[in-house]
Order: sequence, then C-alpha cells, then structure tokens
Amino acid sequence: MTGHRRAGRAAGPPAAVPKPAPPTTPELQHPTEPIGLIPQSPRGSGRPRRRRRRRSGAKLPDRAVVFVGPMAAGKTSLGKRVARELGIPFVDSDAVFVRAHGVITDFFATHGEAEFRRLEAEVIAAELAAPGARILALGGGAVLTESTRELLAGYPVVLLMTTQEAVLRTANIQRRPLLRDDPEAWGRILAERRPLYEEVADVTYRTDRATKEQLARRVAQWARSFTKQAREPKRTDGGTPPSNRSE
Ligand SMILES: Nc1ncnc2c1ncn2[C@@H]1O[C@H](COP(=O)(O)OP(=O)(O)O)[C@@H](O)[C@H]1O
Ligand SMILES: O=C(O)C1=C[C@@H](OP(=O)(O)O)[C@@H](O)[C@H](O)C1
Ligand SMILES: [Mg+2]
Repeated sequence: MTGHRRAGRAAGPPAAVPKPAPPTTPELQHPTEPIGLIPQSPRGSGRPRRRRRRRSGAKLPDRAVVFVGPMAAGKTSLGKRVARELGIPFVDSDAVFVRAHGVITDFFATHGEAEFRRLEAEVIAAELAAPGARILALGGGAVLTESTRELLAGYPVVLLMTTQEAVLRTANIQRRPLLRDDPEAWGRILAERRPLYEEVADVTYRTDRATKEQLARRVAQWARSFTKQAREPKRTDGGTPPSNRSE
C-alpha cells in the first residue's frame, strides 16, 4: 500500500458541498475504542460488557459501497467478489439499466450517449437511495454526471484503476460502445475522466497488479474498516487536498 493524496477536488468540477460524514455505525466512528463493542463500562461499575458483533470487529457501512473507475478496470467482476466476501448483495448499475432500457450498445446507437447518461443517473440515484450494505458497481462514465458525483459524497467510494495494456488484453471491447470502433480511445477517455474519479474516490486499487482473489480480500477489509475518521471533507478551494489512500 502506498499513501497518496486524495487529489482532484481542486482539479475537477467544484463539488457543491463538502463530502458529508460517511455512512458509518457508531462503533466505526471511534476506531481507538474496541471496534464492534459497545463502549466498555468503567472498571468495577458492575455493568456487563456487550458482545462483539462481527468476527472482524467492524460493522459495514449501512449503505452502498460504490465502485467507480474506467471501462474494464474490474468494477463488475471484482465488485461481485467483494460482495461475496462480505456476504452482502451486489448490484451493477449497467445491469439495472439493461433490465429497464435494453442493451447498452443498442441504446447508444438508437438514443445517443446524452440520453444514456440521463437515464444512467436516474438508475444510480435510485440504487444509492436504497438502504442496507451493498456493493454498487457503476458504469465507467457515471462520474461524468454532476448530480451523481454530488450524491457519491455521502458514500464510501472505491476507485479501480488499470492500464490500457491490461484492458486490451482482457476486456470484451464489443460490449463497450465507446471502445468497439477504437479500443485505444480507452486512454484518452481516462485522461478526461481521471479528475472526476479522483474527486469522488476514498481509496484507489490497481487491478492490473494483483489477482482478483487478493484484491477482493483487500477491498473487503477496507470496507470493513471504513471509518468517519478516514474521511475528510472535500476541498474546493484549491488548497492541499486531504489524504486518500492507494493500495
Ligand atoms: N485483478 C483483476 N480484477 C478485476 N478484473 C480483472 C482482474 N484481472 C483481470 N480482470 C478481468 O478484467 C475484466 C474486467 O471487466 P469488468 O469487471 O466488466 O470491468 P468493469 O465493470 O470495470 O468495466 C474482466 O474480464 C476480468 O476478468
Ligand atoms: O465508460 C463508459 O462510458 C461506459 C462504461 C460501461 O460500463 P463499464 O465501465 O462497466 O464497462 C457502460 O456503462 C457503458 O458502455 C459506458
Ligand atoms: Mg461493469
């Protein structure tokens, strides 16, 4: 793991409001106390200690942990594994879109990207509003929509990054309308979107440097230990951005 700054808030479009407190349980807001335990009663007070709730000692956030990142970085495949690892549901916003509006490549061809973005943002807003711990994988361009970026301020966000070389080796280009005629567009699209990804992300993982199994464990562990203290408000004033982590 290497430390890196939570960059991009100054570079990306200004967020309307500072990122509010993340969805955490009271236990997670006090990581120096025994996490997962109701605070211990003073020695000799006679009150019983409460029982640990999770083997890991931490509760999960009470809402979606969101995966963002460029096309074919692994949001869908790794998201499923992390959800399995954590024993929580997995939702993919593209899959929800397809159920409601049909195949994405066809939709792009018929209605265009702008209409796709409008409906994609609706799908994502509805999924984010649903309560309960879940992994929610977004499509790679979801961060282009300002209202989506604003909503993400209230959720733990995992950014998955990779390289064009890895994508061209592994990804199904035909399923991705923005790549099918020009696979090398991947790098240009990432360059345009990178500030937006960094604006919304709380942590970054490289999927070209570790196996899915390794990453699933690491991301699951991060989700379990996500705390209010790990989050700092977004800066929109051009000052030094607060720290993010890259793993
Ligand atoms: N370490 C890894 N993590 C995630 N995906 C990986 C990894 N290594 C290879 N892949 C492959 O990369 C592709 C990622 O596709 P997908 O999960 O659909 O990405 P996205 O949802 O970000 O577009 C899959 O074919 C997956 O099997
Ligand atoms: O980056 C994009 O603009 C897109 C990414 C796709 O999702 P994945 O990132 O899961 O491939 C899908 O939403 C659509 O083809 C557009
Ligand atoms: Mg996907």
